[in-house]
Amino acid sequence: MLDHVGLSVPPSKFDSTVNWYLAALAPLGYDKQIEIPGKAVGLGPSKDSAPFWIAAKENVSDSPNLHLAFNAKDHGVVQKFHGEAVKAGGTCNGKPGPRAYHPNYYAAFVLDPLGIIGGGTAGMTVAARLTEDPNVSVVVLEAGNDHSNDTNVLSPGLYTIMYGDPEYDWIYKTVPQVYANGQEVAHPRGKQLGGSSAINFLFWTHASQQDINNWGELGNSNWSWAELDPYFKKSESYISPSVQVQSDLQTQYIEQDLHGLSGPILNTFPDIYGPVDEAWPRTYQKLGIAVDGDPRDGLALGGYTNTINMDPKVHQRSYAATAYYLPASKRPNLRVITGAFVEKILFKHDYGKKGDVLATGASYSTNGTSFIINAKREVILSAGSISSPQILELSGVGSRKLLKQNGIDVVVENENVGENLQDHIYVPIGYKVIPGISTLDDFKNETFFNEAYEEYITNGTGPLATTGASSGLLSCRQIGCADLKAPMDFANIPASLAAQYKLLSQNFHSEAVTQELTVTGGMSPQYVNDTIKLFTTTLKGNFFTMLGVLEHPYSRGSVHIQSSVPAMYPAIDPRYLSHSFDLEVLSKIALHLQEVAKSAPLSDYLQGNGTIYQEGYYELNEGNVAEWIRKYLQSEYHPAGTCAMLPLEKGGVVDDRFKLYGTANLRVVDASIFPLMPRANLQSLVYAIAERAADWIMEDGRSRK
Ligand SMILES: Cc1cc2nc3c(=O)[nH]c(=O)nc-3n(C[C@H](O)[C@H](O)[C@H](O)COP(=O)(O)OP(=O)(O)OC[C@H]3O[C@@H](n4cnc5c(N)ncnc54)[C@H](O)[C@@H]3O)c2cc1C
Repeated sequence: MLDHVGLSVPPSKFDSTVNWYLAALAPLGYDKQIEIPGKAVGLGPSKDSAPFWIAAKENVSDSPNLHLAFNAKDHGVVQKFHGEAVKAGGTCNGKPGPRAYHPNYYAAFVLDPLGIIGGGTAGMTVAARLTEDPNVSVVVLEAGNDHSNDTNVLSPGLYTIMYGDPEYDWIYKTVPQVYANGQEVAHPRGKQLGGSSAINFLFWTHASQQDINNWGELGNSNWSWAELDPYFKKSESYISPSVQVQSDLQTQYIEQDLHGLSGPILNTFPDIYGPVDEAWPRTYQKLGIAVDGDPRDGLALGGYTNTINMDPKVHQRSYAATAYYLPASKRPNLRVITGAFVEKILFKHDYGKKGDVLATGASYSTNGTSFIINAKREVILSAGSISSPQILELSGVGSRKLLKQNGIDVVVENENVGENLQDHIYVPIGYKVIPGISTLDDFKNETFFNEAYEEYITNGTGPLATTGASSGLLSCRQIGCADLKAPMDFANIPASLAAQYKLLSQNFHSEAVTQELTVTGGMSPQYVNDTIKLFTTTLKGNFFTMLGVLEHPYSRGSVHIQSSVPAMYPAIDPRYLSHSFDLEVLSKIALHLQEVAKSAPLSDYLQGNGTIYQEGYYELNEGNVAEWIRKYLQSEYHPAGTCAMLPLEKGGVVDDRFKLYGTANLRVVDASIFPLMPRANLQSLVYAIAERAADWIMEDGRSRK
């Protein structure tokens, strides 16, 4: 007969393990009976009985995979044990109930967890992949709610309805942008399961080979296009459109072999479209700048119809919540807590071979009540490019000066946290369409909108069952600025930034300088700071807006806390246009948009063959374009780079396996780790890095055993 059993854990895990067992075993009457401080405790029901010991020991596995069974007085106690264990961060691995092991065997099972902060695009991808292994237990803390069954999210045509609504959107704004007319620029970010993948425009486009190879060039081992390529495939299920769609939208450029065919995100072409959508690729063809391959290869450039992440059977957005979370949601080893606003990560200071600190969990609040959750193996921070650096700083990771100013104890000093902010910015230009062309402006008519809504709800068809997919990734030569000279003088620029600029400038003429795309409807560019108003116009009539995005910006900004109060938003300062070359390139892009609008067949659908502007816009020329850009530049809502994956001395926050410098078991996995902005929309790259992170977390977990 056994007198007692003992569990040995690394010193770093000692406190959190003891705390968790104390919470879970309290219903069984267990408490701390004997203690050798920092080394061991004996738990048991009375002073004379401490049958369960936890000891701190160097060089033992931190996930020992033990099955420990405790006797309970009755079924009620089993149920209470299960409830408390789950509340303290354990994951249900079998609800309380009878088991057929022997008569009267009534039991409940729990696993201790690995914690993910932020159930967004990257967070849900990692959580779903990790929990494919039933021995890995994951808790996700997400500030927003689950809207995976909500028409506003699922309808491909409704996304702008969510902007400015706190149920879906964090509704951030930048600080006044001194180089851009002092404007505050609105920044919607998804606040719900699936994060920004729940509110984005559904464009599924790709970084270039060079973009990812650059990440390697900057000093990250094992980072190249070839190494990341399988992970793009892993996240995607490409669904070939009908022959009719292929011909109308000229989608024959697709090389199916390049695409994933069995991944979670469904990806296809819109099958509801109008004549302007059909005209788009033909216009680029006529201009001699149609796409010259499948941009999924990371090389092709030119105008084209891109794919969108939509389930074509039901015309619903396919995103991190529907594609990754829902299929995994029934797993007993995945626990997702929504409405959980994470305030900080908890650390244990005095641990580790290299003096690294250890993340032991996180504190969060729900409806004003605070909770602590313990994470046994790792903490993964996936709160996105704005919140991830904010949470790090609130937790004591960042610049010593800034933390001190805000009264926060320094846990890990790193000046790079929150720096290196990059974003895609664009200029819109609006045109009047010819009578008879239906645009999003028709939704201003309440009857039209209500009918469209009814049709979508009832049949999953109609104008809300689709969205635009016209775009193009174009080089300088293709937009007529082959003579532009990229900066080559990097004197007086910090070496880490100079290394980035060198790569950008070296590749300036072979890479995309712009993404050109469209909104089939009017915009109100004067509302730079108000996304609710930006994507509509109060003007009567129907309009068509062309957007020219700057793909590889040189301007760098930052995201930093302004207070130690977690609910206070950080100062977001992208310093748009602070590098003069950005304005130079954007000017060329804006002028090129006007040339496209005047070209057939697109011009056939625009009044005056693409020369009549929506009121408020006017003909841009070399003389007035810069002023106009400063006034009306918009964000494409692609903030990245604020927890950059780089060597520490080159501006890094995480290493090339996403580990936060100075910590033993905390990774950041989201768009904040991009060291250098890629071309195109970001989501396919976020899914790819998250897929890769999940593989590494599993791999590292196995090697620890
Ligand atoms: C309006 C908009 C349109 C876009 N359009 C496109 C497009 O068409 N195509 C494309 O490819 N890309 C697009 N993007 C970009 C792309 O969607 C994002 O880059 C990507 O989804 C970011 O993923 P992430 O995991 O880094 O962050 P998110 O997906 O934003 O995830 C972060 C998660 O963390 C949660 N969180 C934050 N703080 C806390 C906290 N304190 N506690 C708990 N949880 C927290 C958030 O609620 C969120 O769920 C768009 C983005 C936006 C905002």
